[in-house]
Amino acid sequence: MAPNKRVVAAYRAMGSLGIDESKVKSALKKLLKVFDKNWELIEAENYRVLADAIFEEDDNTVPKLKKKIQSDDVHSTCHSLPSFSNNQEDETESEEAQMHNERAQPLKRLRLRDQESQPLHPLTNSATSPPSKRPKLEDNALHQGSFGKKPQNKPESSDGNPRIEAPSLRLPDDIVDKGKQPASTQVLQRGRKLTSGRSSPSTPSKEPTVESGKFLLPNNMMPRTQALIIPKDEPIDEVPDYEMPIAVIPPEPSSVRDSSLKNGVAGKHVSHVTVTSSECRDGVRDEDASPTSNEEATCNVEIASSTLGEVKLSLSCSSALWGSKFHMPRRDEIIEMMEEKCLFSYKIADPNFSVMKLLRDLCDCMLEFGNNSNNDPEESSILRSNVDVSKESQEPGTLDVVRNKDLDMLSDVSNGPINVSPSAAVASPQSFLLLADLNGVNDAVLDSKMDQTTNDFSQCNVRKELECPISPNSHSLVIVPQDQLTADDIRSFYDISDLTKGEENVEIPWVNEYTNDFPPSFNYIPQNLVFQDAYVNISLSRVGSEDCCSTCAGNCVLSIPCACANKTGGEFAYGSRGLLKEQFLNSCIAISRNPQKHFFYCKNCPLDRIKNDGGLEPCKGHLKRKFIKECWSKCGCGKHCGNRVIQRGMTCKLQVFFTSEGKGWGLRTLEDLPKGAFVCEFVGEILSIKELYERNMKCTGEGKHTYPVLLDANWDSGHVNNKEALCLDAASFGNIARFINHRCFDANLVEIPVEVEDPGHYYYHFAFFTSRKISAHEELTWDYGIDFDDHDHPLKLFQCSCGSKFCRHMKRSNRSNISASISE
Ligand SMILES: C[S@@+](CC[C@H](N)C(=O)[O-])C[C@H]1O[C@@H](n2cnc3c(N)ncnc32)[C@H](O)[C@@H]1O
Repeated sequence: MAPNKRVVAAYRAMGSLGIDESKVKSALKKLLKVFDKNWELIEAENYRVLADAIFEEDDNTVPKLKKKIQSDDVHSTCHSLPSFSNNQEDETESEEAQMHNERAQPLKRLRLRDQESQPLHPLTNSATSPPSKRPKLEDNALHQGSFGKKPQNKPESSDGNPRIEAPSLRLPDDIVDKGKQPASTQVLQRGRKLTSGRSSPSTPSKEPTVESGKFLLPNNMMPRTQALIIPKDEPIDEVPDYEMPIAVIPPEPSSVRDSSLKNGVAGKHVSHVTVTSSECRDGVRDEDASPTSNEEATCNVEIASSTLGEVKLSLSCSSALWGSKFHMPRRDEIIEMMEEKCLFSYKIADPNFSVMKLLRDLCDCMLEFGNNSNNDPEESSILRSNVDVSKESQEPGTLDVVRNKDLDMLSDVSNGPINVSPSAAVASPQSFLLLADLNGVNDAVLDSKMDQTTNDFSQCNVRKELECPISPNSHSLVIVPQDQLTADDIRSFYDISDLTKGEENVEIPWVNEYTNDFPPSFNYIPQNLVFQDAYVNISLSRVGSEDCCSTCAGNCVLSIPCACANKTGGEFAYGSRGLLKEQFLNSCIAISRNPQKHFFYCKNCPLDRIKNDGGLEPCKGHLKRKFIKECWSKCGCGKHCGNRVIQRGMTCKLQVFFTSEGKGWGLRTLEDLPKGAFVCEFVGEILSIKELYERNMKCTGEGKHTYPVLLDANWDSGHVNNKEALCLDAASFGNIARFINHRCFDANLVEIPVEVEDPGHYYYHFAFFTSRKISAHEELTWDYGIDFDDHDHPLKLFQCSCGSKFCRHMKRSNRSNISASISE
């Protein structure tokens, strides 16, 4: 009887996974019965079900199975093949017989020859197939000991199971792009410890475990083929016992090069040394220290250092030991407690001592030591090694130390990174720019917080990396030849902790949790600046006595309303706490939300005039807005007067971030904001409408633009000449408001014109106030007032993804869909 091709193929597939032939038959037989001989099901996903069944049998009925296989082996030699029969049993028997036959043939193992080109293991899970708990092994090198030596004996696990010999599989270069990535074997080691039921404590494993005091193999000593792959959506708490070098394997350089930074910049990787908490006390490696497994599971200190001069310290705690009330402590709390510990436990009484300084010194030592040793000449060309101590973003609670010698930033923002400038200035060739990940540990911890069902922080960490191998939050440090960076990139890098470049009262950091893009480059200006032709007539002589309160003193808001309150109906727009009064604010919101009711139409619209089309089109209308009038230089009050809010500048803690909804960058608050609070002004170049028109003509379509703001609130006052018809353009020069995205109708900011210097309202400030309470981390939005139906709009309109249920663009799409379906 000719061998059943399907049986042969099944054997081959299992053989290629290193599964012993003796195990295949029994499982295959069972499956044929269970699946009623439906080979498709068995063959699906490269015999995944079969492999799983074999593993199951291995786990549950090893002795029994062993016996059975042995007896089958004996039996098979004298088994006579049954004749063809329609009887199902017989058919099964027949196939069984073929199995025996097939097994008897010299089955040449393919060793995944044809799978080498496939990045995925044949057992890789998919949503449709039965889940396998077993992580997949990809590499026979896993059996090799440290430094790539193959162990002499085939090791047995403590439960007596024969080890599964993993076939040789070289990882394709693009493996990381397929959702997999080399993972820390340390994690696996921990994972195994957590599956306590699998190995008997009385039969200690012979394999090398991650003992305390053992340094791990630096990644650059790991042959590439020794990587262990964990499918991203598989739990990693049940790991077969494999003898393997324990090392943290960072992503392959190719993965970084392929997809991380713009400009196709080549990446370099750090070598990691991972030690458990008890080992790294005082930075001394203690070979003999043997913390309990509990300790190992509890805390972990990772020191990542590259041969290129970066040092990164990560402290992590296992979530397995978190109580139900666990909360991530604040950075300050940890530091404070640590300093107390240093004082009382270690008797460090020096008033100059601080934990931050200690961490900084650690980096200094690394740098000093590194620079004194005979290192690769490439190392000496390192320009930067950033020290970014204790970054606190949305999820405070970790310390992240990365050193950069050349960044001379000294700042302390409660919601941003604390950058500690190094004590020693380093003169080095300016040939490289090191981009250090400033987020890594925080985000890993964030991830572990979110996933408390997994018992180990590192698991989450690894999973995070697997999900997004090129995540900006990965541990990678990337050396970028400076000549490959654009000036914009370099500028953005410098501005990482403060996009305002120190121009505002507050620092405004940026973060990109999704891509490797930098924020767009622009010149930060805290106040509007005239570009060229715009006529901004700011002169004291224009401010009449009715426009100022020269006799006031102190804080006008606390006294009886002065002349400056006249323009807001005899009452100040601001209350005593600096917030807009409810009534005033509500009427401004109403105007923004129902603009049609408040439109005026100019007889001779500047917008139409500049088009040089002879004013063929009538004015499309401008919004008549309510003004806030602030006290100014001619007033008698002081700078701290309650009626000078926007002129004192921004005070909110804000952050520029990359949005997840395809809106590009956005602005969010890092603190709760009350209703009626001033957030920021829209600042840009002051252009005449004519200049704007000319700019728009030059920069057609996809050009660099933000939506300019028309200062058209007084265009109903009579004839407004071209140079007095103004607008603000923040595309090249602007402030943080250029990042505020649009939201239809129910935006959380409302824009209000503010008169400060110009009582004529040709020029005024365009300020954003909160239209409601806003919670920390909410994106700030305002309604650009865009008419998505306006096909004449000078700028290319975007596809709105504001998410508002009142979205005008969505309505428009719906409308077109509806009309399309009607016309069909
Ligand atoms: C003033 S900028 C805002 C900042 C901008 N997101 C960025 O990345 O620089 C306006 C641009 O942001 C994008 N944008 C703003 N609001 C949006 C929305 N609701 N949906 C989609 N894109 C939006 C559009 O590309 C628009 O041209």
